[in-house]
Amino acid sequence: MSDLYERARELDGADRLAAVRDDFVLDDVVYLDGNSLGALPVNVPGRLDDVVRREWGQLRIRSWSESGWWTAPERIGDLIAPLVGAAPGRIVVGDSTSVNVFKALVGAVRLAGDGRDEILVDAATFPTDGYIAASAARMTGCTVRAVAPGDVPEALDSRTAAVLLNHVDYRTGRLHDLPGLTAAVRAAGAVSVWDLCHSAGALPVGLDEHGVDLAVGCTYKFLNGGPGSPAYLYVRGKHQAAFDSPLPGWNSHAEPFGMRPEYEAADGAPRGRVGTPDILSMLALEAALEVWSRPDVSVAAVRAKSLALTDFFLECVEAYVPAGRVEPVTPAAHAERGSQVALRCEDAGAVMDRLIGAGVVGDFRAPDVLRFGFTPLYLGFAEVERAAKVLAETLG
Ligand SMILES: Cc1ncc(COP(=O)(O)O)c(C=O)c1O
Ligand SMILES: Nc1c(O)cccc1C(=O)C[C@H](N)C(=O)O
Repeated sequence: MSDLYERARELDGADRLAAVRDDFVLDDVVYLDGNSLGALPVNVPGRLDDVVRREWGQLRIRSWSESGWWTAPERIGDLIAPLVGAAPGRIVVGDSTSVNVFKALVGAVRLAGDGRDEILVDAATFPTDGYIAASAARMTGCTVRAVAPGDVPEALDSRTAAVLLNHVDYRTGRLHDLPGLTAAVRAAGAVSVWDLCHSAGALPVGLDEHGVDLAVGCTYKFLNGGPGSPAYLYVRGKHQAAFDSPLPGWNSHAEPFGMRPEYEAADGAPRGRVGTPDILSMLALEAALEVWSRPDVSVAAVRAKSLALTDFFLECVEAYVPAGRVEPVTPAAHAERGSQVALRCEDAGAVMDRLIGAGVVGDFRAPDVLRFGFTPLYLGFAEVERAAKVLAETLG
């Protein structure tokens, strides 16, 4: 047995999150794609069965009040809040990330006020954010400029209305400096909007602490909410009363069942709602979030294990994979690393197909990246060692 295999066994033995794996449905596959779709929590099927058969099947319409369906978007927002450093009452769950990017960005431009007509967007952004930003700009009379996150401080000026950034880059796994960039945006009088898809549930975010204005994120990656589970919108406390949603559906009305022709926005987080929530997905997410109430689970413990897993993977890759065959593009510095490792590789698409065939699931991101996501709640060090060994054999 190799030294790394022995080390993996020791690390697994000392891992205080090791028992959490039993809360998820897993098999022999080494699943390194939780940054695209998190694994199924074991309690979700039973909860959904009850929602469908009893709450929908028997209680029917009564469930909107008696089963707490109507208030689920805010209630589940309050479960996500501590994971991203937000006080209760700041987050509402619903719609897709794309839709929430639209609400947040148009809302941000409206908050910025007259005379500011430029939106800065992360030049390497996940595509949907860029597409939505272009449309939000056309609608608000702004122009869009693509800027690398590190160059944002120099790009800010008195024209900047809003700045849309990704906390962790989906392709490279680079963690951007949320506190520093948020402070720079604020100092320039502009409004910050952060996309937390690849950081929430994997590392501390500190939305309230760092003065973030608005944020969005999905729940199907590190929060394990399931395919297409609803996203969320965060609005800073001091902006809640002025937040002017571009999608003021009836669910965001101060008195939705008043059915009045005039619109009057609700106070607080519900102002970010639009239409009828997707209850089945939403309640699956609520069950998935229960894992965070275990006494052994915390964002700090998850972050510590995430860094240990990614460090160990990089070490195993270095030891097993022939020199020069892959090039890590995820930063080595912990302060700049999310919960994934991206390796540049010439024939990455074909390599990933072979890896998946060999029982190690990551994903390929064009043009040349092998992407491996590490979910500390259910991954072990022996699996990480095995993944690196199989990668080396696959690259052979
Ligand atoms: C950073 C980022 N933003 C947005 C999205 C897309 O969100 P949605 O499909 O929920 O609109 C993704 C992934 O799909 C993502 O990685
Ligand atoms: N949302 C996805 C989907 O509906 C199908 C396949 C993949 C996804 C993803 O989440 C992709 C992911 N955001 C990424 O970082 O590449």
